[in-house]
Amino acid sequence: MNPEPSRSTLQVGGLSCTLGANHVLRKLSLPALRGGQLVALLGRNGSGKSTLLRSIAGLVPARADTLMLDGEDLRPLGARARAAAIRYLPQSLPDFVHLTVTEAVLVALKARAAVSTAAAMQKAAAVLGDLGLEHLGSCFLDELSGGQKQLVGLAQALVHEPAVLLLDEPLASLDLNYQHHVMQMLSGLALARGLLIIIVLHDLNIALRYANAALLLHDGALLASGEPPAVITAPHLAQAFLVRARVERCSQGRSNVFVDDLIQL
Ligand SMILES: Nc1ncnc2c1ncn2[C@@H]1O[C@H](COP(=O)(O)OP(=O)(O)OP(=O)(O)O)[C@@H](O)[C@H]1O
Repeated sequence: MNPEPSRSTLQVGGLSCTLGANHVLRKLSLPALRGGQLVALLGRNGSGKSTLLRSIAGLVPARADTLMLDGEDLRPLGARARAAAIRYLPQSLPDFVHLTVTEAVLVALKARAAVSTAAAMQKAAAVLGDLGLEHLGSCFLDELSGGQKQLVGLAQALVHEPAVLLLDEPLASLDLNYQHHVMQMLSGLALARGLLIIIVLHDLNIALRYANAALLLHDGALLASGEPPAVITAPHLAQAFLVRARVERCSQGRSNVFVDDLIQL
């Protein structure tokens, strides 16, 4: 029998972040998040989702009463030190240089870890296999589609085997098949490796189907948290997204959101 993977705990309390003149996050506290969870981070445009992920990764100046991973205070650590355990995949990736897919994953791994070339090749091949990208290994990055590039970014984050993975809309440019493929893979990885994944999603039906926890942001504060069906409810959707919606079970027993109308203020 495989040993139980070790599970990290991330604690966030009283987190505030001001960018320019915008008070983006206001004393935000989250329930303790554990390894093994696939957490959907939800909220309308501008509600503070990316800023929350970037604050945890140490990429924006933020103040917090508590910001801890496994009892270690993250606040004194800069982004580089936090990156040993916490990987952040941004919404849009920087322009890639002229490398093949395999080289890009190897470069990402070797930039951070002292690892032999043989071991690095093995890790890169495994992660590309997990993502169904093995056929693209020798393609150059500048020959890939937007969605394929996004997947390479995900491979670069995964190859580090972090304790916490922060994903900012990784499904945004993926086709229907790849959206479900990636979510199945992430849900399997969270469970098998005890990885904590926080993923920004705009597709609430994907969140209902794959996430085992959800955080709903509204104006830089937490409006609701818990199991996705307890968070994705008609009253919460009305408040957070200004839509009149129903959440109904389909013939397969899965919950789906149907939007009937917009709420005019
Ligand atoms: N560098 C910045 N300077 C000033 N304000 C900023 C900066 N970056 C973000 N903001 C503001 O912070 C707020 C939250 O932005 P953020 O990107 O965190 O939202 P989001 O929920 O991720 O949105 P989306 O779903 O559109 O990606 C927005 O009002 C945005 O204009």
